[in-house]
Amino acid sequence: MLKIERLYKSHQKRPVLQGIDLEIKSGEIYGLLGPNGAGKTTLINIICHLLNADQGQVYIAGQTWRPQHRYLLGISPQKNLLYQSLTCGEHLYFFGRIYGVPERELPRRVKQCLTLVGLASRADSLAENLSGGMQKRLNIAIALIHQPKLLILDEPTASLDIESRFEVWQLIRQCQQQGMTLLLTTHLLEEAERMCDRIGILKQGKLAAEGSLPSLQTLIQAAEILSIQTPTPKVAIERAQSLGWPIRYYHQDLLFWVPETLELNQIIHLFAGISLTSVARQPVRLEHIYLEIMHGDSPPTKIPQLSPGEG
Ligand SMILES: Nc1ncnc2c1ncn2[C@@H]1O[C@H](COP(=O)(O)OP(=O)(O)OP(=O)(O)O)[C@@H](O)[C@H]1O
Repeated sequence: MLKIERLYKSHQKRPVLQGIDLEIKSGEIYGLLGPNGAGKTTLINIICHLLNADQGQVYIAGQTWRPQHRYLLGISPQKNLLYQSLTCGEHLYFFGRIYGVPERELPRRVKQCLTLVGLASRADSLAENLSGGMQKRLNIAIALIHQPKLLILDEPTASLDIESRFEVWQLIRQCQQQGMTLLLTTHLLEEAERMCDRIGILKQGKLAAEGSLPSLQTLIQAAEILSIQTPTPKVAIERAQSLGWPIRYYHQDLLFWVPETLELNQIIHLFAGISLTSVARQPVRLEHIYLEIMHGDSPPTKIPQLSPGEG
């Protein structure tokens, strides 16, 4: 559905995208992750032809950009673009006409889109009277009015409460079930884990890793992750080192990559003589993969120094 080849883009001589290759298959949900400023929105803007790339190619449905591709793409931008004094229905009529939806088709399409996003009963409500979650869903309905094949959602659930987030997630699934391909950006790793068939992680303008969650999990050579709280981290780290376990210390979280699944009593036995406040075993999650890609084995927080009386 979408193919990007060797894409480069600089903003004011500052490289933002540095050779992106990416392919999104028809019917899949692809999640793009990366820290603030990684270039996610820039990439979306290039796909939508709102920005020109310095180099590289974007193919939509196998073709380089053509004006009719506008009708294949639907975009819901990061910031909702709504007219506060228009109702939900008026928004959809307005954007439907901009996209050239035939006038006789419009009433049915508007109703269909409002129903899909759960706003059928709010057709006559002004945008300014909608909650944040409803405004986001209206924005997605606008992106759907011309029945796009590829729906692009830039941070669709940013700043939404958990209930609204679930509603948007359900809506994304419904769009996929209706045959759409979806590209979404997010900072919520849980969202990417739950929703995306494949995930790409942008780092310093490059796609540092890409794949399904199970394939990304193979980047971490661990059967599980052990998170430990202890008043004597240095000693616990020395013990893990003696066991040959890779160690990560992210902010206040001390993590060990455990190469095999152990019983809790085996773990406690291995840490015998060390005071442990808590021990938590976790499967390898996207959070661990993301942190590893961003920081590798030079973690953002230094491994603690030996405290007096420790060791
Ligand atoms: N029009 C512009 N002119 C100059 N610099 C820009 C412009 N648009 C974006 N940038 C810069 O390009 C970089 C990438 O921005 P972009 O918005 O694509 O990142 P992002 O990954 O979407 O970030 P966020 O997660 O915060 O939305 C940033 O450093 C940003 O300041």
